[in-house]
This record gives sequence, structure tokens and C-alpha cells, in this order.
Amino acid sequence: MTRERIYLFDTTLRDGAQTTGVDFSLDDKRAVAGLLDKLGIDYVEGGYPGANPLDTAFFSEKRTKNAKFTAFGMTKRAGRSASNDPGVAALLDAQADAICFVAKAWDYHVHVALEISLEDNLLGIRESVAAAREKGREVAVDCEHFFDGYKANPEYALACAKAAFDAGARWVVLCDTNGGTLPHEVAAIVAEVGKLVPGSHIGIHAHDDCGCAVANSLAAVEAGARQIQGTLNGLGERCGNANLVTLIGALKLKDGYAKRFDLGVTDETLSQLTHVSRQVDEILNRQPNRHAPFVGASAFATKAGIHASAVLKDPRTYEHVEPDVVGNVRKVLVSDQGGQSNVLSELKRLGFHLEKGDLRVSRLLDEVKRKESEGFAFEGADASFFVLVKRMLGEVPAFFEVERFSVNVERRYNAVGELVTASEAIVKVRVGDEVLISAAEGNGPVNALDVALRKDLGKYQDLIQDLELIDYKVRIYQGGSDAVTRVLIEFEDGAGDRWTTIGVSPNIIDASFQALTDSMIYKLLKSGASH
Ligand SMILES: CC(=O)SCCNC(=O)CCNC(=O)[C@H](O)C(C)(C)COP(=O)(O)OP(=O)(O)OC[C@H]1O[C@@H](n2cnc3c(N)ncnc32)[C@H](O)[C@@H]1OP(=O)(O)O
Ligand SMILES: CC(=O)C(=O)O
Repeated sequence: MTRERIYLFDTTLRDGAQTTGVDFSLDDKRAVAGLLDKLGIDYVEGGYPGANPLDTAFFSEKRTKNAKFTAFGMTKRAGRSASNDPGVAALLDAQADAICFVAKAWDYHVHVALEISLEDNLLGIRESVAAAREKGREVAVDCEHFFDGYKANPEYALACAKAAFDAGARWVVLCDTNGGTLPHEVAAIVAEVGKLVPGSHIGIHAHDDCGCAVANSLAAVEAGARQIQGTLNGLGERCGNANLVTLIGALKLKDGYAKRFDLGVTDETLSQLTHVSRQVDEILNRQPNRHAPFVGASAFATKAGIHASAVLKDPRTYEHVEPDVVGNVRKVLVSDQGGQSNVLSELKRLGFHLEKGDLRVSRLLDEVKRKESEGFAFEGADASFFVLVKRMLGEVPAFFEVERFSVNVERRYNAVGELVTASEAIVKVRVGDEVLISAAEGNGPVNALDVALRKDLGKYQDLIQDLELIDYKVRIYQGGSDAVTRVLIEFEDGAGDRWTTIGVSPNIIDASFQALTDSMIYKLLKSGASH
């Protein structure tokens, strides 16, 4: 069977920039374009030259090596020629391989938003496409609101698509701009367009307002479309766009597609998918979605005991694809939902050699379940689990003992009426026969406690010197008067290793203290320190 090509068109840097809370700098844009280029995306839409200085600057040079670098903008305004339209001029001036025009395809929008005649809108499409073709650019036309427009006035929506194609657009992209269309409607409407415009020239641009953007994109492919527009991690206006990361996973790995279609994304670059997805979140300072298909930290994490038992026998029992093909990893979590298989798997990963049936394994499982009922959650605190196992095995030396600590938090106005906040901590630790007292100030009580605790650990001081507190998370575990605070603290050491510990207490400082001391003990164990 000959395989057809599906072209991927990324609009992270344009529609993705329309996401609430997302602001790309020029460097961010460069970095994202580089990631997309390496991944094998066919078109990288870099933004809207002329709309703002940053996007105009981004188009001062071509930013991709392999992908077609694409400039986005609207068709010419009515009442002037394309050559006299500053918006079209900015697009033609851009150092881009391709231009993607947005054009109205819903008669209602032409009347209400543009306030022009239906014929003038068609003229705008034709003349804008022709102007770009004359300058040697490849052209795509995003037919805005195509599906809503088709439902309201199919003849006019089709006339817009046909006008774009006849004027020389390589791609006529059908947009579900408001994201309200369902897969069966997309399939039927794309098939109708296919009677006028060959499927090899039809694209789909789906928004996710019904949670159907990926399904709609696949439905369009089934109906003949051969270009898919989307964004990394589903960024985009309102609820976002079709998530290209998910689509790449489906198109590359699902039999129905992988056998029929080729993509620019190779098997090798597919293994970078998780990295690319997380890198974009890193660039944007966003928390990655743990539950993202294919690439989320939980996408191959097994928590339930019955699942874990089967996964350890054969991962295919609960996994639809292998995690490493997309650069992700399998994880079996230890929690109150798990059984001995979960614990054994985690023990093996951490380097402990205990067998199923060993009484220590069931004792450990009982202890995990008991502690989780108090509010602990070990699935996100691997270092605390490690310390717990070592304790159960009697392998934690008495490194140090904290005899007492106190924390003082002050908020006051000074003599000249300025607000002053201060936090101080004092920690008294016994290390062997030595009693050490340290005091420290911090930008908050936990910081002060952390600094005081790590100020002087006597003979262990050198081993904890390189620790850096990376992240601190607090969650109230139960509501009402029984509320307990769960604190998760992430540390990194000089070797670049990161780990997370947990503390639980009705008192936030005490919970933080538990997590801090677990981290010190973990680091000392990791360093091979002895009593
Ligand atoms: C569905 C989408 O996501 S389309 C992409 C939307 N993205 C953006 O809008 C981001 C960048 N946009 C911008 O920076 C600005 O809107 C600009 C620079 C493009 C235009 O700014 P302004 O000239 O101040 O216009 P403004 O944003 O207020 O309104 C848009 C104008 O474009 C017209 N217009 C909208 N779509 C089209 C089109 N496809 N073809 C021709 N004109 C259009 C509107 O009728 C409106 O005209 P009006 O001012 O005569 O009423
Ligand atoms: C073009 C575009 O972003 C849309 O119609 O949603």
C-alpha cells in the first residue's frame, strides 16, 4: 500500500501565543522554533508580522532549517488593493517561506465583524493569495469559522474555500474557530469540501472547546484532509488548539495511521517527543501536565496494585504503547492503592533486593498504607520512601538528633513607618557527643529553619554543603478541624541529583521540618556517610 504524507503545521508561536498567561520573548520563540524544526514539523508558524514589534523582529530572518517558516496575517482589507494594504505588505516583507492568511468563511462574520459585502470578502481572499503567490510564497488560507459557516450557509463557505484554492493556495485550512464542532460533523463537512478541493490540499485547524480538537483533527484526516494544524501541548486561544504532541503519538504509533501515512517526524525524533513537550513548558515556566497522553509523567505510571502486578509480568497488560518510543518512562508507584508488587518494583528500582513473600515487604506495605492514611503521599516523595525503607531495614545510622528548634516570625512597622517582616530560627542538634546550636535568618520561617539546620551539622557539614532547596509545595490534606498540612520539598545537590521528601503535621513548620530532615538523611545515606 502506498503511504500518503500528512503535513504537520505548528502554530504554537501564533495561536499558542494567544493562550492566557503565555508570553513568548524573542529568545523563547527562537528556542521553540528550533525544537519544532528538529522534531520534523513541516510548517512552523512564527507569529503575525506587523502585529507587534516582537513578531516583526522574529521575521527579520528565517528561523528554521527544514520546516517552512510561515508568517500569519489577515487578508487585505476591503476598499484597497493588496499592494496598498500595510498588513499584506508586512507579510510579504517577512523572511518567510510561506504565508498563512486568515479569511472569513462565515457569512454572518463577513456582515457583522468585517461589515463588508460577501463578494468583497471573496475578492480579498483571491487578491491576497495572488499577491503572495506572485512573490513566490507558498500560501495557506485559514478559513476562519468554516464549520459554523458551512452549517449557516454552505454555498458561501464553499465559495471561500474554492476562491482560496483557485487563486493558488496550496492549503485550504478548515478552521473550527469556536471549537464547538463534533467529530461526526467535521468528517461530513470535510468530505463535502473534498468534492471541490482535493484532500491533499485540505487542512484542519481545530480548537478544543468541546475537548474534541484531537478527535476532530483525526476525523478530518479520515475524511481526506492532509494537513493538521495544532500546537505543542495544546496551547491556544481559550481552551487551546489540537495538541500536536498527542496527534504525533497517535499518527506515529497507532496501526490505523502508522501503516497508511508518513510524517516528517521520524522514529528517532519521536523519541524526543517527551523532551520537546516538557521543554516548551520549561521555556514558558508552566507546570507540565502530568496526565498528558504519551508524554505526561503519569502517562505510564501505574498506581493500582492489580495493574502493577500485571505490568511487572508484561507491561502490555496496561500500556497501549511502549513509553521509551516517545522518550517517556514507566513508573510503578507506591501508595495506599498498591500491593506488594508496587512495593517490590520500587524497591528494585531503588536497589533493594527483597523477594515477594518476605515479611519485611508486607510490613513495609502496611507502614506505607498507615502513613498514607495520616496524609503522607509517597508517590511524589521518592527520597522519603527510600529513608522509610532504610529505617525499616535498620540501615539508618543515628547521624544527628534535633533536640529542639524554634522559629520566630515578625511583622511590624519600624520607627519610620515601614513594614518589616523577618523570620529567625534556632536549631539545637546533637551529633554524636557534640551539641551544636545554630541560628539563622531567612526570607520566611521555612527558609530560616532550613538555613539554621544546615548551618552546622558537625562532621557531616561537608556532605550537605552543596544542597539547594529547589521547590516547596504545601497542601492542606483534610478540611475542617482535622486538617493536616502536607509539605513536599525538592532538593538538588552539586552532582545535579534531585529528590523530593515529604512531611505531614497539623503544623506547617513541623511538616516542613520533617521533610527537611528527611532530605538531610537521604543525602547522608546517598553519600555513604556512617555513624
Ligand atoms: C481566529 C484567530 O485566531 S485569527 C488571529 C487573531 N490574532 C490576533 O488578532 C493577534 C494579533 N492581532 C493584532 O495585533 C491586531 O488585531 C492587528 C494588528 C492585527 C489589527 O489591529 P487593528 O488594526 O487595531 O484592528 P483590530 O484588532 O481592532 O480589529 C481587527 C480588524 O481587522 C478586520 N479583520 C479581521 N479579520 C479580517 C480578515 N480576515 N480580513 C480582513 N480584515 C479582517 C476587522 O474587521 C477589524 O477591522 P475594523 O478595525 O475596521 O473593525
Ligand atoms: C485561524 C485560527 O486561528 C482560527 O480560526 O481559529
